[in-house]
Amino acid sequence: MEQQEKKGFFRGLVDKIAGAGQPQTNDIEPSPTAGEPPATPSAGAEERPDSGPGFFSRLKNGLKKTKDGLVGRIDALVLGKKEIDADTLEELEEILITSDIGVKTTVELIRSLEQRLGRNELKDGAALRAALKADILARLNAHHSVLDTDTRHPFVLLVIGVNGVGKTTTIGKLASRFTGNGKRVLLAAADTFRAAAAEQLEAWGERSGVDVVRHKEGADPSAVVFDACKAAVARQVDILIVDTAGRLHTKVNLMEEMKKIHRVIGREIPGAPHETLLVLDAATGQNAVSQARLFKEAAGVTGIALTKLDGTAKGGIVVAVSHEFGLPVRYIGVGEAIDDLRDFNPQEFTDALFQA
Ligand SMILES: Nc1nc2c(ncn2[C@@H]2O[C@H](COP(=O)(O)OP(=O)(O)OP(=O)(O)O)[C@@H](O)[C@H]2O)c(=O)[nH]1
Repeated sequence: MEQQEKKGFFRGLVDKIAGAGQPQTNDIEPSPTAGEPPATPSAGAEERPDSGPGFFSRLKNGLKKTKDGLVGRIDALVLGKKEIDADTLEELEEILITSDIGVKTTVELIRSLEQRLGRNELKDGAALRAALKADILARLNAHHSVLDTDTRHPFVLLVIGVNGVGKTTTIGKLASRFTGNGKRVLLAAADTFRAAAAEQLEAWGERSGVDVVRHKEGADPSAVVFDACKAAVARQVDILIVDTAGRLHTKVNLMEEMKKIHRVIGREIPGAPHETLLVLDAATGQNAVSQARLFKEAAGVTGIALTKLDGTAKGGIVVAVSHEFGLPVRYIGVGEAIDDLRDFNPQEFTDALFQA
């Protein structure tokens, strides 16, 4: 009876929201892991090779919690099942929704499976599992594109997001990867709001031999950006990465500042920023979805980096942010080490989740 009520609740929720998109909230709470991040990169952040046979298994390890929470529960439901019926799909629906895949995407996935069931394509649990994986992969592929920084010189990468999501760490990891590929990189410390932000960025810059343009704490971020754009052109760097504040006195201030930074960059380097990368902490689940909505509308986001996938069972959020907002997930963070930022690859991601 209890189970029946629960199922009814999810069915009701889905019916209510189907076609209406996600519930609208505007909160942009900082990441729960926010706080004063270390002034220097994490002590455990040892450099490791960026590829090799262990690479896929490291991704799998990084996604272990999501795999256990999402695919582990799906397997417990479907594997060994000789017959799939509407009740199975209803239980699957509940698993998907509680795994942060998002209501809109869950509704689509279940409808697709219902159609397959109607066509007699879902003969057993294994067939259902394979169909679900293919449907998730198709949705991830629909919005996927790799960030190509070779198209412009300098390529300006503006990095935004609320405090504590991992912006500075992501920039440090990107600087290391770009310099490793022979690119000349410059960093701009436009987070002048938080005391240690520029020092933290400098610490990351030092690790890759990359300069940082910075002003004093409390300076106008747009002035930093102006100087950084001038320097990037004068020094003929390949990529300028701009770090921004994740917290200001009000949300409105934050959005206005993002717009101003955008304008200054565009005035100095026509067509720039070439990418506005929104960093989201996967562990914040639906709050990350709210942030994506808000920043997409206010700051012209063109791509997403999803961090801290290693520490959460909420990895389904990758599907939600990409599919619900039509934004490409460019990078995923699966640990604190310098090489724990990976190009997002839908095939690799779904393989890592679904492979036994
Ligand atoms: N486990 C894990 N930790 C991460 C990842 N990315 C970042 N972190 C950690 O998240 C914490 C916050 O990272 P920061 O880079 O300082 O976050 P920020 O968004 O720049 O924060 P503010 O400067 O306050 O705006 C640090 O302890 C990082 O080591 C990741 O992919 N996995």
